[in-house]
Amino acid sequence: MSNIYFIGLGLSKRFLTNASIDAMRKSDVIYADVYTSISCDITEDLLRQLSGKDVIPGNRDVLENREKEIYKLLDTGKNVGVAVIGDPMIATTHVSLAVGARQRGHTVIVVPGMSVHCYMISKSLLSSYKFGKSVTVAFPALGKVDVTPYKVIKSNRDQGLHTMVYLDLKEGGVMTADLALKYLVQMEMEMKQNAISQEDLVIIGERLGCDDERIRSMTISSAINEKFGKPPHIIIIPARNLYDMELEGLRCLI
Ligand SMILES: C[S@@+](CC[C@H](N)C(=O)[O-])C[C@H]1O[C@@H](n2cnc3c(N)ncnc32)[C@H](O)[C@@H]1O
Repeated sequence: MSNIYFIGLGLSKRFLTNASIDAMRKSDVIYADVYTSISCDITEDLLRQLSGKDVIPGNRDVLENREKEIYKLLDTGKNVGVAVIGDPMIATTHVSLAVGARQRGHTVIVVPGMSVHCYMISKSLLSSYKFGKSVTVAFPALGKVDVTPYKVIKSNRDQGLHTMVYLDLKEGGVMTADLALKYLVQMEMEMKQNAISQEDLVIIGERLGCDDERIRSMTISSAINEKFGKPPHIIIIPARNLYDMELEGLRCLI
């Protein structure tokens, strides 16, 4: 029986924990998840230096479609680490690998990391109790824009809840906050359910956890015309019934 460690690396070098470094050192082989998130300064080389172990770049194909390769390592007595930017189980797809390993009799150990989800809630000063379902704005597929984010925002807003909006990451393409907001405005034009208005406030986080991070609150119309810094970016679409203290909190953002 071997161990499979799901290791949260946090958003950047300074959020690496002793627990995450220990887990990497206990692994014989480390797969670095290089497709569910990106960091400004955590690289495969850094993971190699910190762990002294083999680090294999794990894309969607390796970690989701070729799980057998990982089970085989576990079955031959190797401990495997899956190192993930942020938290390994928040807004990622690693549960099926954990379940598969457990079903084969291996031990699943999750090492939480500082997630962009918690980081953004904390930095926004909004009430953490008022977050509804999260959603991702995806690049159009075959020219069609997926309106799921619009429906989720509408449903959250109907219940007085905020929405955390992740932005699509694709090989060779990272969605920016201004583009995602343009898609949401386009969805409003199609769906006409008053879930999004150009005058609505949004909170935008850029490069969180990095030296050049910014968290700003502005209207959707100004955000669409804004030039944002390098990705990754994330957006909160707040509820329309903000508490007075939340409104005051937003004024504290730079
Ligand atoms: C699918 S989520 C994965 C979250 C990760 N598992 C975690 O716990 O942090 C990835 C998305 O979160 C956002 N994101 C991740 N890191 C970020 C950062 N440092 N600054 C701003 N947005 C970030 C981007 O929209 C990115 O496409």
